Amino acid sequence: MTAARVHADRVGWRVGAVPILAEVALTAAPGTTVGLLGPNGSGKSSLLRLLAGLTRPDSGEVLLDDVVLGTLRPRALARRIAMVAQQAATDVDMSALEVVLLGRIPFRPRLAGVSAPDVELARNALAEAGLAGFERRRWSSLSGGERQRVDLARALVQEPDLLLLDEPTNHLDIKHQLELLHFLASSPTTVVVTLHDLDLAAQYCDRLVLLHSGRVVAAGSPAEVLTPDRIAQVYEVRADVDTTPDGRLRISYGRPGDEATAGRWEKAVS
Ligand SMILES: Nc1ncnc2c1ncn2[C@@H]1O[C@H](COP(=O)(O)OP(=O)(O)OP(=O)(O)O)[C@@H](O)[C@H]1O
Repeated sequence: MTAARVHADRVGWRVGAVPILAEVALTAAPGTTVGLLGPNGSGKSSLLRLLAGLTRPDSGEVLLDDVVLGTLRPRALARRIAMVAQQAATDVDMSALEVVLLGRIPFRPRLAGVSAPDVELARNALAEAGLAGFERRRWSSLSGGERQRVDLARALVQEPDLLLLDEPTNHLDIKHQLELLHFLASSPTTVVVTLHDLDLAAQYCDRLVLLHSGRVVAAGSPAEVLTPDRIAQVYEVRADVDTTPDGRLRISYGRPGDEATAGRWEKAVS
């Protein structure tokens, strides 16, 4: 895999008259892992779709290595950008291997069949996703977490320069969450990933971008973005942010009604 730089330059996107994203700036340097954070409905999936070229911004533009995304043809885009969406289709009647092989379509000459190297790539990607031996399993028979990992393998066989993932950990048990995030963080490709778990985002992402109501409210290192006051303002929860001896952020949350942190929280959200 190689790595691209992706840059959203003050992008805006609306549905009818309703602004969903406004003046959003985001840069992911080649090879870095950028975590996209924000509460439900803050615009994370919408922004990922703009970065993938699946939706065109109404204002601003997205650049992939300084080329405006909208000028690239779909096949060229599919050769460079892979996206793992939040809800993969549930009604397909294909084997796991066939689903993964979909990722090779952009590289195949038109009308050509599946090649032996493609099958080899697909098998390796399944193994990399921890699903060796699942090649013949029907998609419909897979658990939510297994589907999520097949979908990741489908993205990996695209050998993308930019990998976009929308809550890729939401069906995964903790072992597979940690393995996936470690894999993304050590991957040479550029990654933009939406996450709800702030602790894991802080541990594995080089930079974070925090969205609130379709706008970027903070961007920078995990320590710069994840301050207790900002977590309180954006997520409306009380949080303590500590640094462990090995320099990692650790976030713990106050329970509603918890006296110890209530005063500070009320001050932060008021
Ligand atoms: N096609 C659409 N038509 C109307 N509203 C939309 C459309 N797409 C997104 N929205 C709205 O835009 C807002 C942002 O949605 P989006 O899915 O980007 O949020 P999100 O941050 O990914 O949320 P979540 O954490 O719940 O997945 C939401 O209020 C959503 O209802």
